[in-house]
Amino acid sequence: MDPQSTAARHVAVIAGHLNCQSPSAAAPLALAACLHYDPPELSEKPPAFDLAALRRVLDGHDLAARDWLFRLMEESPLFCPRRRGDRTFVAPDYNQTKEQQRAVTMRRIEYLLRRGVFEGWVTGSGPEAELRKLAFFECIAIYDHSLSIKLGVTYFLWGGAIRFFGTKRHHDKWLKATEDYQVKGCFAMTELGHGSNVRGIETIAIYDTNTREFVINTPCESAQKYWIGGAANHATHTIIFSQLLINGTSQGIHAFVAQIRDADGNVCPNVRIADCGHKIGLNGVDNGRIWFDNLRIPRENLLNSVADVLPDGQYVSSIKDKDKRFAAFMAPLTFGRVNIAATAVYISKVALAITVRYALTRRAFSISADGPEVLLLDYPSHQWRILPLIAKTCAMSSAANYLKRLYVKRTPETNKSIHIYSSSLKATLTWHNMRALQECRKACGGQGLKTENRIGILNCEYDVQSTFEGDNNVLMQQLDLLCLRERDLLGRYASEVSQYQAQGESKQKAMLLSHQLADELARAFTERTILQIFADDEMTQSAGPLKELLGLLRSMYALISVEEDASFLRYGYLSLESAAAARKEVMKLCGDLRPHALSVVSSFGIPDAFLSPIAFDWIQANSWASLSNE
Ligand SMILES: Cc1cc2nc3c(=O)[nH]c(=O)nc-3n(C[C@H](O)[C@H](O)[C@H](O)COP(=O)(O)OP(=O)(O)OC[C@H]3O[C@@H](n4cnc5c(N)ncnc54)[C@H](O)[C@@H]3O)c2cc1C
Repeated sequence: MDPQSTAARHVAVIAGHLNCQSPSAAAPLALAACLHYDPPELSEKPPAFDLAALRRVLDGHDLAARDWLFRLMEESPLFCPRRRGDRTFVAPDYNQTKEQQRAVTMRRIEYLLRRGVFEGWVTGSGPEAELRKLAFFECIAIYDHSLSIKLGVTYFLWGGAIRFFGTKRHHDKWLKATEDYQVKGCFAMTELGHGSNVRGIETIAIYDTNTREFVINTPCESAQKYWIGGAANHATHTIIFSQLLINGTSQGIHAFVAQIRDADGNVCPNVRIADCGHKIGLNGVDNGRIWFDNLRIPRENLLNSVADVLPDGQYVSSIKDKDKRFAAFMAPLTFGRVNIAATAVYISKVALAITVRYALTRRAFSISADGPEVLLLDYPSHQWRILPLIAKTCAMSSAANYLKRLYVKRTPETNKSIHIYSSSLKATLTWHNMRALQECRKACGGQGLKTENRIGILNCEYDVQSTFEGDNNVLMQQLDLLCLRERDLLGRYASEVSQYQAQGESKQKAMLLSHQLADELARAFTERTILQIFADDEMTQSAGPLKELLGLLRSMYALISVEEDASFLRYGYLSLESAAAARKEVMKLCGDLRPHALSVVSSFGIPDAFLSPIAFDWIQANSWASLSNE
């Protein structure tokens, strides 16, 4: 053994310990070169395909606009630029109290407002404007989830409700003021006692013919509005979802507008507001609870595109069916789901870009006596953990782009498909994101736990995505999904439901009891959909290295979906031998993808400043000299 080698030095130190020698008594260690950092670009093969072309496929739209917004954030001290080594990173300061995080979120909004980022967000229309808005949202979310949610509540939940449920009088009064952030609206749907089950909400609105006003009440504690983004500190107005009682009969849920704070920020009479408190993430958003005590609002504040109450108290609606009326009121949530699905993919990209860069420069253990330590990404187990996540993220990028295009070109005929796709993709892509964040956090070892390395904190910040705008488990139960189901699982599901019915269960109960098959069916549908959309994107490329790479990613996506889904074995779609062969094939594909890993994550469209120190010279970033920057 070379006495200067790392192994020999380790042996000498351990021998010293065994002989109870103090370090000073042991033979002095020979000086050896410390670990040093080489950018992975120097050691990896040059890209085999055009990185910009892959970025165009993955981002799908508005690349220049995205870069413009990234630059705006990088330029401003409000976005907490921090020096680490010779680089600057931007990320929120999560050490701040929730009050400080809320205040700085507001200052960031004001800065972006002054720079014109929100122009057309409420008053604009057309597919191009909507796609650009979604792109901006993704960039903002890459920086900070609180910032994007705070904006989303006002611009899309409140603004969307005014736009879709309101009519001209509401548009004239509130749309422009919302776009200019003069009116800061929130969206009070959820109650303490009813979240997923919106139909069960208990807030009551009664029309008073004498004064031509609605009187809104929180009749019991479970009816308090809960989790309302913006309500605790800043919102001036709210949409109130309430049961509408006409002559003692409920006409179902309707949306009303109420002012909840005056121009000086004081809470209005007949309204009580409390804070939801500190959360595991999203502390830049002031989620609040609201009670209404005989709050009177003018008749005109009923958002009346779907139904109206005439001055004499007569109820009129163009949609006679109560269920259809309810569905119409859920429309603004669709935008939220589209946005959440697309954002989830970008957060996976941030985590994977950091993790791959780290795994291409971090070494651990030698496999030969005096050989160099092995790069993390050269361990087959590490490849198995990370590379399929890259393939899935790329496939899901295509699916998210498809969903966005479907949404911005919506017509009454496509509304049902949009509902199905947005529900299933929101659930699947956010679950994937949580899994990717968790795996990447662990793949970076202890460094993954440092807040400044982003992955761990993103895990907390984005956990809520599986719950709000439709809980994932509940979304995956949409019965509409059954229209587009996989045939075999559908057959099994139908026969299981019939068996329960034959045993005397109601259809509703029988469907609940068959939830496992329903869940498998929904997953099968979503996975096949994603694969199909990704394959379509691949087909648009002409023959060449990029098309080959997309084919590789597609194969890996397909095989890993099979590998991870126990139902393939459970129902005999695959024999044990074929399952083993699929597993082997994924391992082979990992080997094929390994040389392209850096190139793929470099095409994710995330500027370096939005990654983290461990993605670059993590030794220099953690050096003694760098401490002065912290
Ligand atoms: C940070 C944050 C911000 C939010 N912002 C807003 C806002 O601005 N405005 C607003 O109106 N709301 C907001 N919400 C509320 C959010 O939309 C609800 O939390 C969500 O709808 C879930 O409701 P819940 O919390 O009452 O959970 P529940 O509906 O009680 O669900 C609890 C659990 O039961 C399961 N479950 C429920 N129903 C079924 C079923 N039929 N079958 C099987 N399992 C079921 C769910 O999967 C879940 O695991 C926010 C929530 C959070 C956490």
